[in-house]
Amino acid sequence: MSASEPLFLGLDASTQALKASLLRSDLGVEGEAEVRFDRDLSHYGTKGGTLLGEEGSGIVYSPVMIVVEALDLLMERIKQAKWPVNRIRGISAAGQQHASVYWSKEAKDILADIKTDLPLAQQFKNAFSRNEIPNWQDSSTLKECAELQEKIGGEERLARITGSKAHARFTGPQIMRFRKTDPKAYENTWRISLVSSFMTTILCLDGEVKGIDESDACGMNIWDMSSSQRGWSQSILEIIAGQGKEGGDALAEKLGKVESDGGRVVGQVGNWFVQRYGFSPECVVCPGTGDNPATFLSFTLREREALLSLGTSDTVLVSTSNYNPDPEFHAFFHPAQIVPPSKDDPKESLSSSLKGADHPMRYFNMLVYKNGSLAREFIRDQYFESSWDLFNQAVQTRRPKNATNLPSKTGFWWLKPDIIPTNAEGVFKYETDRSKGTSELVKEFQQKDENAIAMLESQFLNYRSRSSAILNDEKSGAGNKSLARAFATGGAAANPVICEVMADVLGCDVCKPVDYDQKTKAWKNAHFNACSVAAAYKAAWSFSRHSASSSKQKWEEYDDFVKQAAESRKAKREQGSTTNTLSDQSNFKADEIVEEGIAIVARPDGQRTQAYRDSVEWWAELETKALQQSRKEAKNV
Ligand SMILES: Nc1ncnc2c1ncn2[C@@H]1O[C@H](COP(=O)(O)OP(=O)(O)O)[C@@H](O)[C@H]1O
Ligand SMILES: O=C(CO)[C@@H](O)[C@H](O)COP(=O)(O)O
Repeated sequence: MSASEPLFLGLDASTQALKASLLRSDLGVEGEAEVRFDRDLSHYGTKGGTLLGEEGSGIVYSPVMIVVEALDLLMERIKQAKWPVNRIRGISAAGQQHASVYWSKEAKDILADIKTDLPLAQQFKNAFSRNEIPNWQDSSTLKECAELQEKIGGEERLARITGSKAHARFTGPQIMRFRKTDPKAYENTWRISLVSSFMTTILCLDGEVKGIDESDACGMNIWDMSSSQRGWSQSILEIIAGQGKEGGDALAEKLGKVESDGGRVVGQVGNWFVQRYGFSPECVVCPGTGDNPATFLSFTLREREALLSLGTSDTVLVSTSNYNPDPEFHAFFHPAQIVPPSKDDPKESLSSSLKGADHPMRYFNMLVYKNGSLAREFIRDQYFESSWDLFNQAVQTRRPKNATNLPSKTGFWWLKPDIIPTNAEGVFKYETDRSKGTSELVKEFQQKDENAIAMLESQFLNYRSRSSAILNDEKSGAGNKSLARAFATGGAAANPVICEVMADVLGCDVCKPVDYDQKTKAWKNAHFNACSVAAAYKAAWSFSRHSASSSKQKWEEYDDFVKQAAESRKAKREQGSTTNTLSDQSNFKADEIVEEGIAIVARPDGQRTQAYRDSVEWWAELETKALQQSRKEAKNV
């Protein structure tokens, strides 16, 4: 890398940590740093990055100052690591979705007068009208969700307008509850940000609260995605805040404008970063987005491709060119789409006008499961001495042997009330006698080591059947389209056996990012944080468009930009090698590298995939039974 090459920084303000990735202009990863909340800022007393309200209240939150203090600490760590921050030309942030930050009226003056000789935490103490950021795991707003849905005309209608039915963690119901429970603090709220736009504001520190990114706005239950004049839905604003000047209109002002071009430059990095840490004043900042939309940008997904992010929660992100809202999942605008100026009015762009009804829009659909790693860890700890190796061994011995060897045991581990199916709670295991066609609810499987395979199959059959429903654009899941390829990220994607079961059940290749090691001339698994890496991709795309000389470059599509960067990495790699680059020491064989930096880590076994294809209906029927059982038990409590 040349000493003058521009660099790009991506931040990820997630539930448990603030992470940073530093990238070159060819989008190769140079370094990573992080601040883990529980470990590094233990004086806040968080567990898993959050604090809980009173028992039974469903309240889950994080202290707003933890994020500010984490940024102070992250900057110190970056300084200690001697990152050449003066070469950073673009920054962008990602933040946990739905979570909101409430600025006080004093914040206006604080933001306008940041002292470069003091840490941010010392200056932001009075900047908030609410000390808490409601976390995505919060479920304290069920009443507000019911009220919102009832007043708007049902869950289908709300999903049609905003891309999702009412969800406890979504910002709209959260604001509604805050206004009710603490009207004074609500009144003292100058502006409301999402974590992503809060981060963007802090990166610029130019006196302005930066606009909310449109893809992230889709996770609020307030943004009207359905009409050509996208905007805050007036009727929803009024349900949340009441009618008139002090109600819906005032809330619209608190929420502010929305950035529909995720690559627009919204400011320069703040003087605080320049004076205190040596950033260049030329470094641009583009809108931050939600952690899932950002992670979605770490690959350029084509039709029928999905990203499975197996972190604390599991999320399945499916790229689509249709607006496909459904109460079972979420619809979002693609986080990096641009609408070039129209021929009639070449100066106008969507970023200022929010128009573009005649331009094909891009979307993605998202499925979210609370009981992802949480449930896998539970099985590992309960039956396999907390060892992933023992867990994996059991899976290997219990996988179907051939196409007729259909699974006969499955289960549902809803340890926390889940999002899909809504509020499903409890653990339910079933054994099926295939010869009789009967299934029985059991307390425990005959062989305890069957739990691991039963759980993985159940999770992936779930993702298979619901992603097919998205692809086939109908609720029943009927239709014959299934995923063509899946990309895996997140902690559990490091487990090769989990990836193999995923490939068998989904019936498609599973891919992951890989890095080329010039020393050993081999492709290795890449262990970077997809979310902050993709935030840096977005910053680089923004900078490239911002500094472009031709109009064509200014409107360069995100996917083209990322693919070009991959080409440039490939050219560098090929120049750096004289002989066979994929030597015998490779972790991956040549035919497993499907694109520059992307390898197939698991291929489906035809026989097993057949067995799973024939099991989808069986599994779905048992899920319905388990859900009925869960509702019955909840009533009896
Ligand atoms: N070898 C493994 N097999 C299965 N799961 C794993 C393995 N290693 C880590 N994990 C899971 O990854 C999870 C953390 O993933 P991560 O993507 O870092 O989460 P987040 O971004 O939500 O903080 C942990 O909960 C852990 O259970
Ligand atoms: O609520 C959702 C998505 O709707 C969660 O996926 C959060 O966005 C998770 O954030 P992290 O746990 O990755 O910080």
